[in-house]
Amino acid sequence: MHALKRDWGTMHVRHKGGKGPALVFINSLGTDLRMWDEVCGHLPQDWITLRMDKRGHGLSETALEGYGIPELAEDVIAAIDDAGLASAILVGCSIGGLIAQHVALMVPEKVQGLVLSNTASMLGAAEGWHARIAGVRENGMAAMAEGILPRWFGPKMLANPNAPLWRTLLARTDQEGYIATCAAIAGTDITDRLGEITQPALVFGGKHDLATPPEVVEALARNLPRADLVMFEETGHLPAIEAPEAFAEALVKFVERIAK
Ligand SMILES: O=C(O)CC1=CCC(=O)O1
Repeated sequence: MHALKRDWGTMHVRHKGGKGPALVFINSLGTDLRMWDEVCGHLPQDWITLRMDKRGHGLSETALEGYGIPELAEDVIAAIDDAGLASAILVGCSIGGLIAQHVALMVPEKVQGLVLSNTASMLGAAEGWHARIAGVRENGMAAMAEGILPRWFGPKMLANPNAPLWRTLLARTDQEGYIATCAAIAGTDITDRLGEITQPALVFGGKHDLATPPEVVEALARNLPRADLVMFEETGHLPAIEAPEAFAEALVKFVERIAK
């Protein structure tokens, strides 16, 4: 556990050293770095992992406003530099995948490859995010969290006794941090820059994903110059939680193929 000082506050970072390759994990909206716990448990012991909580999430402090996805990408770059990594493979889920795409555009020399789970170059229409922000302001996080779970998980995970733990995490996410993150997503569309991301990429989707449905991740894989696609049959939006073993297996195969 490490507290990384940023100009907006303190960011919670976890860095596990090793021989390499180095993997940087970037979590989704309303989760924290624990979403990668089980995936990391299935990786080779000597691999380097770096995880962090976004602003307003987990143990990181909240930055109220005035930031977008590029500033969240700068936080990731700062964590990579702080860990002394010259380059890494980025693994991002949903907004984490959008942040990863930004990092690849901003500092391509630091990015060896990308694993883009259930994400896109634009995460839904801005109006939807503004409506969500209004709903959270009016009713609070707990009321919103109840309706989000079926967007996150496929039927198998919804029936899992652990599913409510993730709803609790979401309900306890700092309201202002959550709203600021939704606002950052709302203004972002980098579709016309996807051709510039020339690193090898692995795109994950889930047949039951209501947030980034299969056709959305298929389009991302098609528009990236060097992407392969894996579509999980039984998962929704968060396969790293729903099927960590299958996630890790595909991830390890990809990393072994591309790591120098
Ligand atoms: O909360 C959702 O609807 C799912 C989601 C969208 C962006 C993200 O990171 O998670």
